[in-house]
Amino acid sequence: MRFYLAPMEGITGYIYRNALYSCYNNIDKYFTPFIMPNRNRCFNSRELKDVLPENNRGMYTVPQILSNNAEDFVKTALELQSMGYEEVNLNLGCPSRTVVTKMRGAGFLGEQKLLEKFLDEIFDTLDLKLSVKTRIGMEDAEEFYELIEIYNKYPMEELIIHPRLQTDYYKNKPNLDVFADALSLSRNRVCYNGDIFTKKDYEAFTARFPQVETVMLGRGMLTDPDLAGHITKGTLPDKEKFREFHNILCTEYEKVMSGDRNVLFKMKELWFYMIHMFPDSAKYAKKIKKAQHLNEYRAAVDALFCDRELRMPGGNEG
Ligand SMILES: Cc1cc2nc3c(=O)[nH]c(=O)nc-3n(C[C@H](O)[C@H](O)[C@H](O)COP(=O)(O)O)c2cc1C
Repeated sequence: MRFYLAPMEGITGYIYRNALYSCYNNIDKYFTPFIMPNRNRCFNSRELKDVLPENNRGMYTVPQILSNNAEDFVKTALELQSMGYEEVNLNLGCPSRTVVTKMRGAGFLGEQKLLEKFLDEIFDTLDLKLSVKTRIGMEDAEEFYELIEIYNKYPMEELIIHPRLQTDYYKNKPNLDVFADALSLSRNRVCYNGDIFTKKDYEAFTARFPQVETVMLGRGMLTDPDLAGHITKGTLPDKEKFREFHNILCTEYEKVMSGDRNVLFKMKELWFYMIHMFPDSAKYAKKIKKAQHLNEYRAAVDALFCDRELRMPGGNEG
């Protein structure tokens, strides 16, 4: 099995990806959170920093672009190609209202004629690997059967499917019946994404879909950054490694962000996920959340690491 890191805006920027790579190094492709080009520019300064080659050394990084304008997409992809990237990814999954109302992300799935024209243009013009990350439709799973006909016209590097509808956001369950159809209908290689949080989830998925060779992990990795390792090797979580991962993140954010507040915001967002690695940790979570300065924050995190052992999400039984 090959494992990909899902793009997660605001979280899996280059600092996070580098920390994962240096501590665990078991991910085959690291997708960047989306870049949103416009008429005037390919990247804003944060987006540019995120894809600079010096910030992505050693990792196979795939920049993701969110756009419904073929010209903007092509311009940005060429810029990325000139930086040395071999592959870019198109976001057809973002469910957020502000994105969807502008007919981008999952919002583009509802405009199939325009989508096809867009894909025609980008596949005709570009000479680099293009992959697509898609949901199965806007409101109705039946939409997928028309979408797959469109996707089948293009030689994609791969088609990454998160089998939810735009209107699901992150609610309900991934639609595995539609995913099963996707596997038989797709001419492109398919990668699965959605709700693999534990080794058990992974085993249930592979029991049903033994033919799938690639899985993209998202929120599960925010909780357990070594999820891919635990899935494949069955090792138990390593507290010292996890602490090192945490410390690298915190130190690296401190280097590039001004003021405790911004660093704390980043770290607290992560603890929303990471806290699930520690059993019986409500009182520590509260302290971390309440910390106003980095020294208070560090004391709260130290106490948690001292007093609690890590557990495997979904159980330590492996
Ligand atoms: C905080 C957050 C930010 C996300 N940002 C992006 C993004 O920039 N691009 C994208 O394609 N998907 C984005 N996603 C969706 C994830 O890549 C992934 O498809 C989704 O979380 C389902 O996978 P999971 O169940 O393994 O988390 C985001 C998800 C979350 C929770």
